[in-house]
Amino acid sequence: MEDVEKGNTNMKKSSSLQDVLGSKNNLKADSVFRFEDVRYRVKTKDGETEILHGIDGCVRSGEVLAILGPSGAGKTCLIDALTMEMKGGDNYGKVTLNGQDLTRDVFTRNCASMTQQDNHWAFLTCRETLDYAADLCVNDTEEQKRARIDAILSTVGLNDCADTKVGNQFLKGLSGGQKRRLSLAVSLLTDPKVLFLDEPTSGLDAAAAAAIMSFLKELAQATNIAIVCTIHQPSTAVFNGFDRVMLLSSGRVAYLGTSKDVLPYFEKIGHKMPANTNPAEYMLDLVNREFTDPKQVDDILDRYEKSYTGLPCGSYEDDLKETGGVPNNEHLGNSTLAETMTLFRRHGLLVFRDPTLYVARAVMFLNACIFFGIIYIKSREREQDQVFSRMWLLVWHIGVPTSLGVVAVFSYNEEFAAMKREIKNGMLRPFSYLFSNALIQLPLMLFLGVCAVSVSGYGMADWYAPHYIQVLLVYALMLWAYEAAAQVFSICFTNPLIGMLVYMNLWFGGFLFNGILIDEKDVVWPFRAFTYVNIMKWALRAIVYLEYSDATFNACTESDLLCFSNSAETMLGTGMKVPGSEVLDSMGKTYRLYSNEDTVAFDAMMVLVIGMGFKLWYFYLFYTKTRKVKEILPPIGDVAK
Ligand SMILES: Nc1ncnc2c1ncn2[C@@H]1O[C@H](COP(=O)(O)OP(=O)(O)OP(=O)(O)O)[C@@H](O)[C@H]1O
Repeated sequence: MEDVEKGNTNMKKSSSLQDVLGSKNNLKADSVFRFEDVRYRVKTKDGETEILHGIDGCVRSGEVLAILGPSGAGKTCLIDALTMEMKGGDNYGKVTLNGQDLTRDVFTRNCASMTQQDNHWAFLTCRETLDYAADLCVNDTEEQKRARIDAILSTVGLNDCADTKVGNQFLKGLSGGQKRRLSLAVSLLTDPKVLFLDEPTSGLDAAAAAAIMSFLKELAQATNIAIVCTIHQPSTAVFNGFDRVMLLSSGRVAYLGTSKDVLPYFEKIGHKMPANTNPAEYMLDLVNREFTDPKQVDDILDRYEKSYTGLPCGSYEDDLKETGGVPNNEHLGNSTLAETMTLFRRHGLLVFRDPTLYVARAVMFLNACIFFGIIYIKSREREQDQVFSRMWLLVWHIGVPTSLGVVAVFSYNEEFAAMKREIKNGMLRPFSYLFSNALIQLPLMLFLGVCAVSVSGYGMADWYAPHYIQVLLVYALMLWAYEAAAQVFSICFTNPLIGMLVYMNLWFGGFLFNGILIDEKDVVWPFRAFTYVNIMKWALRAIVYLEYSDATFNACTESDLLCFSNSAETMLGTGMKVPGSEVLDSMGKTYRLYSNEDTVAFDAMMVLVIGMGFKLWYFYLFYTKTRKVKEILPPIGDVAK
């Protein structure tokens, strides 16, 4: 409720925004967004089903087109089609901005969409969110950018919580309504000509919803933006404020026109609204198949279709003549380097603030490895009996932290949703994110490596200290390769749980076929492929070699169950220390993986090659998925119905 009150009092008239945008926006040509014969078809087991049956509509700069309809009417399908959102079926129709066909580039440079889901960075404040967004995509001077942000913050009524963190289910922050307004603020930064909002009032109470909707109307007029939004049950005052209203039912139009003409139209076709009724509710009830006679609904839809004589706003050829096509968006666009550096700063800050991706993992690495350090504490003695225990401690140090990479699958999946929206709304290029992410990962993998091996390995288990740096580098490389795999699986599947399961399978395959649990020559094809494409195996062999090769072990004694000596000088009774090279050769008799041959460079190369494979796969998926939009196919009319 507090938020609602703030929303009502703080959502100022948009004049401050107009003042800031004025110099450029006054020059902005009027825009006309038009859609004709929009159809949406999905494949079903019985063939093909048409969900939208040829919808027409248009909206001009400064206007709000509100799409209403009972549940299941097709509002979301329509807005998804107009915003080229990826989803199952195919969209057909003619959709134009200023007479030019809507393509991905036209959309990205001139439109912004706000979905029902707010994808924000939970650990940034409102102002930081806007600062970074402006640094990413606005090419004005610093002073102009700050003035623009201040204007937008006060316009959307977020001044009072400018320094509040956005928050999420774990961190208390902005309320639902404030998050919606922040989404709106970010969309406004790119100075769109058309703004799409799917249920901007969802999850808000009546007063907050009314405040948002009347704000949108003022915003459209003050900034000359065309707004298309879907809405559930607006109040009478909000409804009367809409410039154009589209009423949908069963994927067809029941009414399209001004809000003041709605009641006379329905009265003319025999549906007079009773006194003291909310017109929006009345209309929705009239066309709601679930609670009204379906024959009446069909009759209303048929009557509209019969009386329809074309859109009340000319044709797309007129739009082109009138507006001169789609102008360049002067505010938008920075170099890839500038975007990369901004993202590096933003995600660098998030690494420290948001514990989920790295900090929590660092703590888990430390704790898990210390646990194994305690369990295998006797392996710190360089006795013959402890040779295999030392190796098993290394195995756990490699196996357990890499399994925790599963957390990254979940985090990257969430991050991907936010990045996808920013890229689609024209805020940055996909490669800027990929470069900045690659840059951030390098020091972080080293840091995670330090957390994993330092205390438990070199502190508690007395690993061979002169090779600390080499071990750390191989270890960080291994973590990097697993991280790349986690990134692939985070965006391969929409549902992060599937990605997590696939990651765990990869990890389990790595553990099972790393040469310790089963001899690789005993593994049948095609599973034997996993003994080659196995990050863990190559990393383990390199790290074991670095740990053992230059160290020495105590001489064999009568009480030792095993003796890792293979020369007469160090055999039982000589009392000579056993060099690591001999121990490695002896270990090779049990595990084919080990030998006294130095293969560290080769092993590291193998990890690098596998990691690069995952990384390139991830780059490809990220690039194609963030650039992919649902193309609108040419109109098909009623022929294929
Ligand atoms: N891929 C699909 N396959 C089959 N039916 C679909 C598919 N996508 C949407 N529909 C159906 O299309 C109709 C319109 O769905 P849509 O989500 O657009 O409704 P809506 O008006 O936004 O409803 P609500 O207000 O409840 O969100 C629904 O009956 C829905 O079940």
